[in-house]
Amino acid sequence: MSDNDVLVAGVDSSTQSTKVMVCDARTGAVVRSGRAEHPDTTEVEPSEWWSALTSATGGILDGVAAIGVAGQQHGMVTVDDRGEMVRPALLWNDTRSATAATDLVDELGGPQVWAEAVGSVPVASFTVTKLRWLAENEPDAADRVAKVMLPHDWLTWRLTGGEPVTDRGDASGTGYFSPVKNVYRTDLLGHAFGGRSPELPRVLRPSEPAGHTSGGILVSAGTGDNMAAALAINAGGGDVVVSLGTSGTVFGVSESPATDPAGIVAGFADATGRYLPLACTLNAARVLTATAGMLDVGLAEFDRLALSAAAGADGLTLLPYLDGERTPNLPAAAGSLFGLRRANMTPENLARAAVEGMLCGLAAGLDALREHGIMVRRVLLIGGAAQSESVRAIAPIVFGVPVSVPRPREHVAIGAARQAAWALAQAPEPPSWETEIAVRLPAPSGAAAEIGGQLRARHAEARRRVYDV
Ligand SMILES: Nc1ncnc2c1ncn2[C@@H]1O[C@H](COP(=O)(O)OP(=O)(O)O)[C@@H](O)[C@H]1O
Ligand SMILES: O=C(CO)[C@@H](O)[C@H](O)COP(=O)(O)O
Repeated sequence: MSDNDVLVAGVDSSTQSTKVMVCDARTGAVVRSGRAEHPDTTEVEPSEWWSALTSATGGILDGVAAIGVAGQQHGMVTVDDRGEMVRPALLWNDTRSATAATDLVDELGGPQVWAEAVGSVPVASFTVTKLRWLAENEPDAADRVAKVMLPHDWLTWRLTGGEPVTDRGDASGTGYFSPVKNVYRTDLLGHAFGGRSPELPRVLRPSEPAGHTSGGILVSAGTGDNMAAALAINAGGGDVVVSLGTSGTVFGVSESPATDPAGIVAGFADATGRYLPLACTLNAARVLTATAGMLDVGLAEFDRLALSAAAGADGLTLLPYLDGERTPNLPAAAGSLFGLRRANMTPENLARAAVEGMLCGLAAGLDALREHGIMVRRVLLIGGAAQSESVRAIAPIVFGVPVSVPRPREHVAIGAARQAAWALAQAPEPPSWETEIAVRLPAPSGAAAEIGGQLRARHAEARRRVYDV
């Protein structure tokens, strides 16, 4: 790197941790990085995210000209008229607002009306349902809410000290923003929040700066974590991204909006002015870590076990709804294991069933994206569990298409950095950063392709038997 090179930083404030990548603004090459953990709860004081951001950026922002924040989507951050927190934030994976979601969908015309109004049929993850829960369960707190923000909005606000702002991508996950008309649906928000009308962040254009830090670093609009990952990877036609973090997400970039009254595909906006149809499960990497914990092995040994079992885990099928589920919408569900026999009840088969079960849920999302016009030529695998050897080996079998794993691994933070570089350059398009592919796995053929189809069918049959969906 020469003295003339400009540096930009990207922050990924996701469910489990904050990661920061400092990149060369011209090439995207990572020059420094930082990380700090978050509490393992679904209700979090936003000051914890600020501490993590401060700690993860500590000592690595020297020479940085611009910074962007990407955050876990949907979380409800409530601020009073003095700028203080009204209550801890409720995260996307907090399911207490499931009944509020059902009520809202019923009261305001049903799933089709919601999908057309805001791109998605709200489930417990969406901010609008959390506000409804707050209005019904903590009305005094609801009365004190002056501003509602998303996690990335709040962190951006703290960085600039200016007016609250957001972007179209993250706003599209609130349930009170139309990604087609690019306006807030304050009528839906007002209905959900008992007639209250809190201030909402101004929606910036994709490359519009949010302001500056007190140290003079330009701050970009920021976005949701999945939108930032899409920006980092530059997913093109035929590319579908599968992210395996706390959530499992499957998404593609599209020029046209998705409207899915079945509620499987959320019709989000992306961070560039286009759309990001996406299906999200509540149970991804933690299915593997919880299974490894139960087997009392580390992740490397877990991979070895899963890979030493035959495809299909000798008949074991895991529905991995360990924290409830969002797609399908089963917030009160628990996990179920089918097909146990004395002969197949081995750690190897259990590890394999965990990987297959997690991936089969996402394969159903992939099929739903296809039904909404997304072409699937290859899957780009990202997120913490994309590092797993067993996931890499089993993903092509379950998805039935080639799978690539891009490098380096923190795509959300890199996407936020790319947005920061774009805001700094004020160019019509984001800077062209290359995505290097670390691993390319071919589509399965012959018997492996057949097994993939059988696995998906077995998973769907188990789901229908228990939950009738
Ligand atoms: N090799 C691996 N195998 C399985 N899971 C892994 C592996 N490496 C990391 N993980 C898991 O990935 C998760 C973190 O992924 P990440 O995408 O950072 O999550 P989030 O964005 O939700 O905070 C953790 O649960 C971690 O245990
Ligand atoms: O709710 C969604 C997408 O709609 C989740 O994808 C969150 O955005 C959290 O992401 P991770 O922390 O699991 O990466």
